[in-house]
Amino acid sequence: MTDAAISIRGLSKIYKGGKQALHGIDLDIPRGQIFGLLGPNGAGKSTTINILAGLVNKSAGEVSIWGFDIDRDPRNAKASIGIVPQEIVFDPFFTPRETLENQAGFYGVPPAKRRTMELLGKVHLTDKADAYARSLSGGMKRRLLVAKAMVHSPPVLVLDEPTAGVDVELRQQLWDYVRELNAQGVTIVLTTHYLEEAEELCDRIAIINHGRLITNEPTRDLVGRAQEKAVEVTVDRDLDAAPDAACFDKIELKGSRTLVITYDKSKVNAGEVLAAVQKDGLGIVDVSTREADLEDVFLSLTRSANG
Ligand SMILES: Nc1ncnc2c1ncn2[C@@H]1O[C@H](COP(=O)(O)OP(=O)(O)OP(=O)(O)O)[C@@H](O)[C@H]1O
Repeated sequence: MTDAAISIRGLSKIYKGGKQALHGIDLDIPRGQIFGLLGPNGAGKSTTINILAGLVNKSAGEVSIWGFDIDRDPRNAKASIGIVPQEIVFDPFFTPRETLENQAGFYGVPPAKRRTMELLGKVHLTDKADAYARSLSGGMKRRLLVAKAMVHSPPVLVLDEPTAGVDVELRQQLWDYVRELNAQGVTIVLTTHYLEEAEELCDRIAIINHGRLITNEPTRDLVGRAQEKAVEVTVDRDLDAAPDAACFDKIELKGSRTLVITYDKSKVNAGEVLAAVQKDGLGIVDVSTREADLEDVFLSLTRSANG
């Protein structure tokens, strides 16, 4: 028995035809978190999620969901998880209300305990309750999928690339709902290609690449590990060329008075960089720094993992 929401040990998957999508993944997803599973295309994210969903059989390893082993206790494991799939699949002739009612029936939720209209309200589809699913926009369909994944009130909700095809406003609403669920105690696992989204939402991030776990750490630490940092410095006079110094990795002159300097923060600090600008008598009028974002970390980590 484990305390993790999801516990994965030695998980491997070899598809028919020989493609090995997962190479012995070990991963614990803590309860109560918003957890991001990131990786480039083909990394093995969907394979992992499909194994959790019971849609793909693993080749080796152990997986438990909310403490229930997916092989020994598949019913409880299934009841503990809701999955929002990447692809939109609905029977086009059912309305959102019917879709949720059918799903609740499928999970054995008795009519008195069903939350159909409450869930439709949460995903802003109340006024579409009786419209045919085929008449919904892409964003509406995706929100209906989220509601559908929650009909049995699972403690873990997994969203596979949930914002693909969802416009900015609806994406925000979707995230508000995800945050609300999380505040109510639901553990959220999401895969996304939008790194800034993972950075904004997730407490913790795991990155997989080529079927291997590259890192699994608090978002804060991951972001802090980006070595490259940029500082924008405005000086007090016009320049013809950017000054040079050993501590700069790169320096560019933007306009005639703004210098964009990139440096390795594991080797020098901002004070040394600014002192190097001032050494020729230049005065500094303004300074702004740009924190490395997840994109930087992600690229450097997946690049080093590629050798
Ligand atoms: N049914 C399948 N049969 C054979 N190979 C597969 C199958 N499904 C996935 N793969 C392969 O397994 C690897 C991992 O794929 P997976 O879909 O898990 O990656 P992903 O990280 O989810 O990527 P994406 O973001 O593109 O969905 C890829 O090389 C893919 O081509």
